[in-house]
Amino acid sequence: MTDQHEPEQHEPDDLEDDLEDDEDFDDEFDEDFGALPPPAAPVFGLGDVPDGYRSGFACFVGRPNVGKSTLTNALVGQKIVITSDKPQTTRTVVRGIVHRPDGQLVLVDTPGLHRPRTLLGERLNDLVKTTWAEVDVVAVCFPADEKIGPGDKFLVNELAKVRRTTKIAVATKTDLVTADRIGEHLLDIAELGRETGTDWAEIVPVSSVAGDQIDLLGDLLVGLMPEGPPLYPDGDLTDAPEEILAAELIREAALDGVRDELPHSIAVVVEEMGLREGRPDDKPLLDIHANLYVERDSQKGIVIGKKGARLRQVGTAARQQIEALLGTPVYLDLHVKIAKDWQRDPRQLRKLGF
Ligand SMILES: Nc1nc2c(ncn2[C@@H]2O[C@H](COP(=O)(O)OP(=O)(O)OP(=O)(O)O)[C@@H](O)[C@H]2O)c(=O)[nH]1
Repeated sequence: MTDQHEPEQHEPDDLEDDLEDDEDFDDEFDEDFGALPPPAAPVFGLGDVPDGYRSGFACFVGRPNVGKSTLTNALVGQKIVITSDKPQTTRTVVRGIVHRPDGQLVLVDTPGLHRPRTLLGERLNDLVKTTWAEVDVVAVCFPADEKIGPGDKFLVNELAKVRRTTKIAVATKTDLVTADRIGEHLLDIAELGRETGTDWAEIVPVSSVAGDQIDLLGDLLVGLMPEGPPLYPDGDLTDAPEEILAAELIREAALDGVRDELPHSIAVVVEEMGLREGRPDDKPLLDIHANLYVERDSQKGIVIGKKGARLRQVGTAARQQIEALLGTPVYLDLHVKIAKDWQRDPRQLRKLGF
């Protein structure tokens, strides 16, 4: 972690100045969240790199809510990608890095492909397709508790156009169904492969929640990577900037318990993040100043809650998650602002990092 960040690292397009001048943005509710002691940070050991070591990129794709982010976290062994029960939660490409004695897997988490209704939707779809062509393996996730549907066919047909990339199928959420249903699901996936001209290199049933077959999936994925040295230093779990990870964890906390169109209206930007000066070495404190954007005044009320109760819960939950991830006590300063109809406005999308 760096002590200080250069201003340009967290203020693309002079975000802060723009916001202050912009009457679409408004600021009335601030909340601060204090610090807790840090949990122990995880340690990964790679050792010497043996002959036959493999490394490369894989990405999980699938309809929204099929369990891609949860699977990424299960393989990495730590929460680095936010998950929620609201579809289309994932907006940022965050790479999870799996370190193993025989190889290194860099996992790219993409948004779910869907029929775009907004400019944001179109940009997300473009992002997904670009990623498919760049990775070594694309793993398509099909949740075992749902039948294969038109959305899956659309996606696999689009993926079939990306010829060179190896494709595997993952049957997710197997803990939710019977063995018979898993069997039926695997046959349906094989059939979908035949229909679309997709040659699945593997079809693997897994449960991220029960931890079933996660190691096997890791083995298979590493086996499909090209031979080569590690791509990232030992111990790195993600190359996403810490500001992005913190913003995602705040967004995840804010999504918990909100309904209807509100989940899609929430965006979070970390404006400033750095270790507080003048603290003893053994008692560091990471200051994080973040803005949570919603699209309308009514949404602001929901996010803040009665006398700020909901925002306080969000802040506390987010702070604990960020501390768990970064291993440093955090002081979170969270502000709620309105960015009017930002999902449809190119200028605001750019400001919010899309
Ligand atoms: N029972 C069960 N639930 C799971 C499993 N994997 C994921 N889930 C749940 O399914 C929901 C969606 O999981 P995510 O990992 O956020 O799904 P996603 O595909 O990344 O979703 P998007 O970001 O919207 O594309 C969450 O409520 C998860 O807890 C699993 O193996 N078993």
